[in-house]
Amino acid sequence: MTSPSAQKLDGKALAQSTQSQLKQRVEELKLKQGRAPGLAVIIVGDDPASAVYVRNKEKACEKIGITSFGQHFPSNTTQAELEAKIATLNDDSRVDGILVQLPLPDHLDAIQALYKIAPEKDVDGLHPSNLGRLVRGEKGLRSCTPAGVMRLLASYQLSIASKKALVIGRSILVGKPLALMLLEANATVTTAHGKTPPEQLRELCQQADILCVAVGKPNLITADMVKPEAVVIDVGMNRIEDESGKKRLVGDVDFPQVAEVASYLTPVPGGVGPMTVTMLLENTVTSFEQRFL
Ligand SMILES: Nc1nc(=O)c2c([nH]1)NC[C@@H]1CN(c3ccc(C(=O)N[C@@H](CCC(=O)O)C(=O)O)cc3)C=[N+]21
Repeated sequence: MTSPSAQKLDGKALAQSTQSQLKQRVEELKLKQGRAPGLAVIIVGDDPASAVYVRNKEKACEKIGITSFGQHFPSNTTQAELEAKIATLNDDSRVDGILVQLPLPDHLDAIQALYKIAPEKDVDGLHPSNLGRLVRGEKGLRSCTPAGVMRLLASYQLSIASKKALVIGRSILVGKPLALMLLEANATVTTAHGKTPPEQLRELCQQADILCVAVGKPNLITADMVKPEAVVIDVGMNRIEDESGKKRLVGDVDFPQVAEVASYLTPVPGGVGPMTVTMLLENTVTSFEQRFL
């Protein structure tokens, strides 16, 4: 008997088709409003991984016609300088979206900085007002990574209602908002995290119809932990060196093993990552439309 093999949830392909639709929306907006939507990404310090993400975001903006206002600050930037920059961008009419790349250097208070972003420009959906709207089920800007996961599930017409969903991770960037979005889609949602005992985690995983992993540990999820035919979403991003010393990007899921058990599985790279960037672009376009149309 040949072993079953999961279908790949192709985030890269969905990102490309979604971005070409966004490109058309941007062109129409330019005609109507006389300018393109604008996105400002603030990055502080020289974390090389962050620099790569920010460059990807800028390239994606360029591709679909969004103007980017990159703001690179040295690692010794003060909280006051950071907040002053945010205030300037809040008042800049060319800027529709503001994103503060996380994590910030240790001496800076990310939560305080996020409070300063005008909620209608908060394309990351991390301002308390947008997070509060999500909790209450109101419309608002939604965090990009969880929104990307939901879009990916929808595009493959995977049903969520009445399914047992497990989210591993409770960050404000991914785990918490993702659990809320799955709840909104009527899944029965459980959240596990760093203080969940390993045996409990294993049991919860084995029961999950939809397993979302956002931890940052390569091979955390092995085949024996996955329910047969489960949908597995790997939000992990780990840069590792393989046996031959080559650097590569892997998620939190043992992909080849789990592919034999799951029904659908996101690859890393090419899964959730490209959808995150796409939702950021979409939020920027939406923010522009909501403020001017
Ligand atoms: N305020 C804030 N908002 C974020 O959304 C945010 C952040 N901070 N800090 C860092 C994380 C990480 N993140 C990624 C986005 C795209 C890829 C991505 O495009 N990944 C590609 C591969 C990239 C590569 O090869 O290096 C892929 O998975 O196929 C990855 C990671 C957004 N983040």
